[in-house]
Amino acid sequence: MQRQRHLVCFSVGLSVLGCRHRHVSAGRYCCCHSRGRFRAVSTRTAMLTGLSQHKPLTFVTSNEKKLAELRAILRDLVGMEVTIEARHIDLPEIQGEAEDIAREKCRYAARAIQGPALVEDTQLCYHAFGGLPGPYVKYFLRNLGPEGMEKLLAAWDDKRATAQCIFALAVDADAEPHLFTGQTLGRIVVPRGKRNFGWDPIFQPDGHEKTYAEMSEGEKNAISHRFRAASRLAEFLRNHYTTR
Ligand SMILES: O=c1[nH]c(=O)c2ncn([C@@H]3O[C@H](COP(=O)(O)OP(=O)(O)OP(=O)(O)O)[C@@H](O)[C@H]3O)c2[nH]1
Ligand SMILES: [Mg+2]
Repeated sequence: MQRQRHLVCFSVGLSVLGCRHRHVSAGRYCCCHSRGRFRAVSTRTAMLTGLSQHKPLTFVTSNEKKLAELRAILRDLVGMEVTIEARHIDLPEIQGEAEDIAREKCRYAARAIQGPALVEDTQLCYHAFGGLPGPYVKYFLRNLGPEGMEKLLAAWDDKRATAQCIFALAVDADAEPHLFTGQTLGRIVVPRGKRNFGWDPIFQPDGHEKTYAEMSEGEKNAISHRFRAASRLAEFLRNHYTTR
């Protein structure tokens, strides 16, 4: 653990990752997290645990919807816009356990970027199928569509499913990834709602009358698997990059 003077924005540690405006000096102002409104920045002592301070965090994904949801969730969690650079690199996805897939994606991304990298892998796990399609849901969705994915369960009474999101964060090119997992329990239903994101129309979270696809952005982001995983990620960043 390194103790050093470091310029940070006013937000909770995420700014150490996100703020690229390192030209600002003590007592000056930076607008990067405040949508154009200038906010005070102060110099404080930060405890940093290995993250490359001078490189922004890059979220490597091919999925625009994931990126949009993460941005919205972090904005709500920290109360302001968080700068995350996005890169589309075709990441290899191994076969195996979801955690291993996320870890390996992250190692590959961090090496490709030569710096801090964040990746995400999402699974939809049918309880009746022992967790399948799980990390392979993309291929089921591509070939069957939401209708076909609902029909898969026709012969089963158990319609329960778990939506799971795993963020993997490598704090530098060669660092071992940290994992942050979030789950939302629900059931698979006949498709209802918007058709702009994957299997959202067939996933109805427990305790709700709407599918993800029938919910507003805010409603989904308050209870989703991605929100729960992102909350853990934000907590980690706060704990490790909190200013002292
Ligand atoms: O209805 C949905 N609600 C969600 O909240 C959600 N999150 C992901 N997905 C879909 O599930 C598969 C995951 O595969 P996945 O994790 O490999 O993602 P991806 O390949 O699209 O992007 P990435 O791997 O480049 O980040 C892909 O088909 C995604 O479109 C979702 N569908
Ligand atoms: Mg993928």
